Amino acid sequence: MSHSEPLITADNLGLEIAGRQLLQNITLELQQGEIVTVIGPNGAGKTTLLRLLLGLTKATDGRVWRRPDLRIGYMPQRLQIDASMPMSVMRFLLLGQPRLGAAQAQAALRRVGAGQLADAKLADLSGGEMQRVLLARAASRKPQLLVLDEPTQGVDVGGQGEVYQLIAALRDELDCGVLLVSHDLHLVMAATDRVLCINQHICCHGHPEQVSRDPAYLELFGDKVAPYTHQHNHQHGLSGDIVGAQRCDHSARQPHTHSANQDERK
Ligand SMILES: Nc1ncnc2c1ncn2[C@@H]1O[C@H](COP(=O)(O)OP(=O)(O)OP(=O)(O)O)[C@@H](O)[C@H]1O
Repeated sequence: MSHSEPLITADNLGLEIAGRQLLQNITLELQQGEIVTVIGPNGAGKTTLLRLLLGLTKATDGRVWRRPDLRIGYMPQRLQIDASMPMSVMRFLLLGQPRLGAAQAQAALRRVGAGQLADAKLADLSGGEMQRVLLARAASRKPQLLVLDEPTQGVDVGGQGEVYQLIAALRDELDCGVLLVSHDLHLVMAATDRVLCINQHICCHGHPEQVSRDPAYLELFGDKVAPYTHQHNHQHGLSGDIVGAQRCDHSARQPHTHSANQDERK
């Protein structure tokens, strides 16, 4: 299989539910071996975008293409099962993964520094331990694409950088693509090849340093030191909705391709 074929391509994706435009004009490409981080404020549509890309929600506009038989490891933002169920971590890892053996599950736990948690009850885990277990589960089937929704939720500040280093190491080991959602660009910068900053639409995208200086990013994340120069002709309300009739046109700025990114990756 050619490495230049993307894992996922999204072309002008949009989603409208009950007359509300949750996402529009999202175009992106994700290659094998690449870490792409989606950032944006609460309600920006980050989780919704992941769900569209995974095929869990159907777009009302545009197209998603996934490499045929793509093996995906998905770490959702919220656990779908009741964490208070009397279930061990090992049982949780094996749940719904008939091809995964106990030895593989144990190895996946060890890999994320959670080997000692195999017999622990899910309900007893701390927030940070739970995130590691979810990461182990997502990585256990040796995915070609890891999709991680806020992987450091509940992890203390000191441990957050460690989790991102772990994700970068997993990318190297599995040679997989990684699509992750984060609130904090500065935290993920070192472990990210490309950033997509969204708020219903793509506000800006590119290499992390580039995005961190982009006025559209600074506007969203409130860096008051930087001068405001972006031609943003609308504002976003608290819920993230676009306030005012006009929209800014980011469609001319297309995400660049992986070959350039890979070359530039340190
Ligand atoms: N099935 C749905 N029906 C209607 N509205 C929805 C649906 N799914 C999501 N939304 C709305 O879409 C918006 C985006 O939600 P989403 O969870 O994608 O945001 P997010 O960027 O991941 O937010 P957060 O950072 O808070 O996790 C929210 O206002 C949410 O209420």
